[in-house]
Amino acid sequence: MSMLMDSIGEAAAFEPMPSPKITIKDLRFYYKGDVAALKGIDLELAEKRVTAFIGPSGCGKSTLLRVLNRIYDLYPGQRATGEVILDGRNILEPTYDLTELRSKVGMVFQKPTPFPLSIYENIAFGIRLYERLPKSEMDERVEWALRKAALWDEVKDKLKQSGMGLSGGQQQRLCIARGVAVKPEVLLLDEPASALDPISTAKIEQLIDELRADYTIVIVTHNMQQAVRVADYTAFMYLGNLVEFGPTQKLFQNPDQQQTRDYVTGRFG
Ligand SMILES: Nc1ncnc2c1ncn2[C@@H]1O[C@H](COP(=O)(O)OP(=O)(O)OP(=O)(O)O)[C@@H](O)[C@H]1O
Repeated sequence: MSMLMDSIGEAAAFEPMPSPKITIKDLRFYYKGDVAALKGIDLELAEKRVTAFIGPSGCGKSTLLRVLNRIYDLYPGQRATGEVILDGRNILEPTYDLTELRSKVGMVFQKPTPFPLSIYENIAFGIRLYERLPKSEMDERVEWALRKAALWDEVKDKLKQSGMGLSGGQQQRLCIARGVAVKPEVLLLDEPASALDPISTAKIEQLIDELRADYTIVIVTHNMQQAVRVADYTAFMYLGNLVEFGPTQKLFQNPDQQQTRDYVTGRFG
């Protein structure tokens, strides 16, 4: 474990926490009624760093991620209280423009979800929701996004073919390309590699490593080794609470809480 951490965790362990891109204050979330799935979360997500959410099944990792782009708004009855401040503004305010939010905060889901469209259109479709680009600029943007997602070389000769015809790993990179194509500032990844083979997983992790220079990335993962490999900071959650947050290396090697220690050493969960 320690060798794995040399490259990633080390920098974060010694740097002062960079300024937060997102500040979460006393966040509570309810799927229905008064049962809270998140019970008062306070957390800062550092700008242009990777933060991982870890914890046993049902602890609220995906719920917390889904609040960050208000995707829960699509489901009547679900509600959040508290504050999620992105660049100085609380995104939970009903007046916050959702189109603007979704252009700033992109999301990639656990299962690859390409549209039943060509590879090119999978990317262009999302861009058109926010921008009108002339054809030549659209072509450039599509290529740029596919290159960012390390997929260009594999698909450049078949852009008109269906995105559904790609392998699972390629589909997931296509979804990441779709996510970055609109140039968001924050990228939310919900277990992006859990449905993938080890080689595709390694490609996704390498991609995250490259994207960290330009984006604030938040990743939910079940895989603790993955958190160690990709995340500068890690948040450990349990039963809707944030138990501990810190530089990944510290959280895994020298956590403050016994509960964290038990989890990261595999004693429960
Ligand atoms: N659609 C829903 N309706 C009602 N309760 C839900 C819904 N989705 C999740 N929950 C509940 O909210 C809590 C947190 O779930 P969440 O999916 O965020 O956990 P998680 O940590 O992401 O779990 P996993 O690792 O299994 O994906 C759980 O108690 C879960 O049962």
